[in-house]
Amino acid sequence: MIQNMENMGGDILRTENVMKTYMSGEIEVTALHKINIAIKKGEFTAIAGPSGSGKSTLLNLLSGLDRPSNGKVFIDQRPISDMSGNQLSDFRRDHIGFIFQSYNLIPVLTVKENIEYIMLIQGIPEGERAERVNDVLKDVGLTTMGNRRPAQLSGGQQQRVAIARAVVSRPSIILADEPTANLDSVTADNLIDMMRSLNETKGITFLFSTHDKRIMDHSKRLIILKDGNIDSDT
Ligand SMILES: Nc1ncnc2c1ncn2[C@@H]1O[C@H](COP(=O)(O)OP(=O)(O)OP(=O)(O)O)[C@@H](O)[C@H]1O
Repeated sequence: MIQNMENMGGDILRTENVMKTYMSGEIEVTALHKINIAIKKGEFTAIAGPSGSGKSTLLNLLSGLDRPSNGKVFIDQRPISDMSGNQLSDFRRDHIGFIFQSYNLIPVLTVKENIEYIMLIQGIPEGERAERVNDVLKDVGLTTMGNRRPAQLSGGQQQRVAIARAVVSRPSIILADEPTANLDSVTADNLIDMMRSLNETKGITFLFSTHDKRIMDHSKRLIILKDGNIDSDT
């Protein structure tokens, strides 16, 4: 595969012996043992595994929401696990797009405003913001919904807005924690097809955690965790 021919410098995301332990009362629980993974541009990868295998813990470390007990996480060659709080929040805003299980849209903002928000903070000029919002609304099939508020949309539509918001600022990677968990199977299927199409046509890199067999089936690469270790990577 082309991926394997590139050197390590081409990785968008890489972990180096990442470990996470939690204290549960007096007992130390190792949620992740030395995890080493590397993600290249254009991947569409799912992380799956049984309940308690460490998926959420890993996603939280990769997205900088939590810090490893040991080891390092690199995004765009930068060690996010060593960054200070402010550095990390600026870095996350510019390099990572997030999609959450529960959509996390801002309820008082319209669809367009939700999508525009990060670009506003990034100082992108108004004309370019408007153009990008219109383009991405087309990509996610919501051109007629731009002036609605999240509460006026179905769950599937809200998740499309969340996808639009995640991709519009052109981050290096989209991290998605169980993105279809709250959706019925038809809506989930449509959403996965849409993300896969963004991956195919625009080369957008996605990394999911999931229980959803359909996401696993649609992935180009599937990493299975078991008891905090990588059980398989295919
Ligand atoms: N804050 C915490 N304190 C103590 N132990 C924790 C904490 N968070 C997770 N764990 C433990 O770490 C392990 C991995 O949990 P994690 O939530 O990452 O698994 P998961 O694969 O995402 O599970 P699920 O599919 O049920 O969401 C489990 O043994 C869990 O009990």
